[in-house]
Amino acid sequence: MVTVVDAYNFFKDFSSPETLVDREMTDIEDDFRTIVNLLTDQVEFANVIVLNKTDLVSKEDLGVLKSALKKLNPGATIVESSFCKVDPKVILNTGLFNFEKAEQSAGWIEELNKDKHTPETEEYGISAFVYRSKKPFDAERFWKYVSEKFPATVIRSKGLFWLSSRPDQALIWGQAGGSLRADSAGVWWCSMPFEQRTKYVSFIENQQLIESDWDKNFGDRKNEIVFIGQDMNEDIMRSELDACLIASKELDLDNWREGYQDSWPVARTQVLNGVDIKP
Ligand SMILES: Nc1nc2c(ncn2[C@@H]2O[C@H](COP(=O)(O)OP(=O)(O)OP(=O)(O)O)[C@@H](O)[C@H]2O)c(=O)[nH]1
Repeated sequence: MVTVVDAYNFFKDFSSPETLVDREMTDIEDDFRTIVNLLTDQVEFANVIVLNKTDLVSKEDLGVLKSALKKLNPGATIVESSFCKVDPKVILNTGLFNFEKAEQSAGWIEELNKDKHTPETEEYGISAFVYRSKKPFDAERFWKYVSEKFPATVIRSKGLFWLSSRPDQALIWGQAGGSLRADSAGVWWCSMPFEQRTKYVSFIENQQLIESDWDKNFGDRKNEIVFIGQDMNEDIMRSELDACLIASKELDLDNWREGYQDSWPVARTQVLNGVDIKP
């Protein structure tokens, strides 16, 4: 799959709050995707990225953009062009497309799968790190962080998280530019009895992997979010995220599994007789 990136407008579009509806780019009813969602999907899924209008940007801006694209999709071939003059061999009959591979090609997935975070040479300050913890985020503190203090240096962040207010629910964090979203990813395996888990093919197929990361208190619940950005201050971000976690003394040891009300605008998911239900 070939994606053409407009080098001149990329960062402007990336920070734009506009939706596809605003730009009359969709006929789908209730399509509330933002331009930045579409841009990110197309960049992360591509095998070949044609970086066009390079004549309109400085060498420095082009360098930043290329480094950012490489972090968003490390496996893609990036071809620079002006007026889309590219060698047809680079984009036609390349035989590169493979759906399973494309699904896994996003830089954030690659970052998650790395054994250890080995410091790399940062080009133009573009870097990535994974924030991991077993303890949940305190619902109010993490809400305040993402809605009021989320660093503008982060270009893309994505991963799983959980909130002290919703112990059964796995949540997905997804941010690209100015578009921040949290969605339900269903329930954690540990929120149902073992017999119930074994009725799911996805559990049986991945049982070893799931159990290898099992915590004695929290089971498979975890926060695991990849951050990709420019000039991010990793140490400060890590300590700000740590400060959003529930403190051990705040965890009511008898009652933490019950949860409580919070202001996150995501429908709750609970487990009922082995079926995920959305009340
Ligand atoms: N300088 C320069 N101008 C270009 C280049 N490619 C396209 N343009 C011009 O940019 C203008 C808009 O063209 P595009 O951005 O390709 O058009 P588009 O993507 O169909 O239009 P939008 O959906 O509005 O972005 C036209 O006047 C093109 O001639 C390029 O590489 N360099």
